[in-house]
Amino acid sequence: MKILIAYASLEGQTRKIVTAAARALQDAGAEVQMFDTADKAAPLAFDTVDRVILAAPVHERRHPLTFEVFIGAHRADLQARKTLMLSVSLNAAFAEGQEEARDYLTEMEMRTKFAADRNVLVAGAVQAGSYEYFETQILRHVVLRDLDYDISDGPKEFTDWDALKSEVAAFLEEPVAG
Ligand SMILES: Cc1cc2nc3c(=O)[nH]c(=O)nc-3n(C[C@H](O)[C@H](O)[C@H](O)COP(=O)(O)O)c2cc1C
Repeated sequence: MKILIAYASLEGQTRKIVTAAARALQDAGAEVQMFDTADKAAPLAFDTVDRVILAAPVHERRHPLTFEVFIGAHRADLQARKTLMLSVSLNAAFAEGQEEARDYLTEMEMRTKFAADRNVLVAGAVQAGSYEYFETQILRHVVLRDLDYDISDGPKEFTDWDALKSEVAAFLEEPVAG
């Protein structure tokens, strides 16, 4: 089975997540093609693709524009295949952030007029120390405001790698029909 992983990543955590997903798929015998939606020059053919994993982070309540444009441009190709969406955010790391993390996805579905067959809210990472002043302020006062983590605690990876691999395996094992 050939799986296309189309992703965006602004700071590297989603790239790390799709790299782990690709390894898990390859270990299970699948063929994987990676496509960075920011790389508009790269060739992309859907003909031989059986299933698609979409993955993108949330920055200021939205998934990257290049990613939404990719979905809009390939909506018919995506609808014709089984799809899994990995939405990466910090809210996904906290019980009290689940509703907001789900809202980011719903808003993207409304804008792109596309909803994946399966959706997983994946916890991202805080790269404290590498942010500009503006980014630090957004994280501290907007994103992490009501969440149980302070950016001055330093960098932290919230991603649950075992849970991610289980989700990817479940997607691969879904029956072809239905
Ligand atoms: C400037 C900025 C804005 C962010 N906005 C949000 C947000 O609105 N909601 C959220 O849950 N996470 C937010 N995050 C957290 C990112 O989703 C998280 O750091 C993720 O791991 C980034 O993935 P990437 O490294 O692939 O870009 C934000 C991060 C930054 C730096």
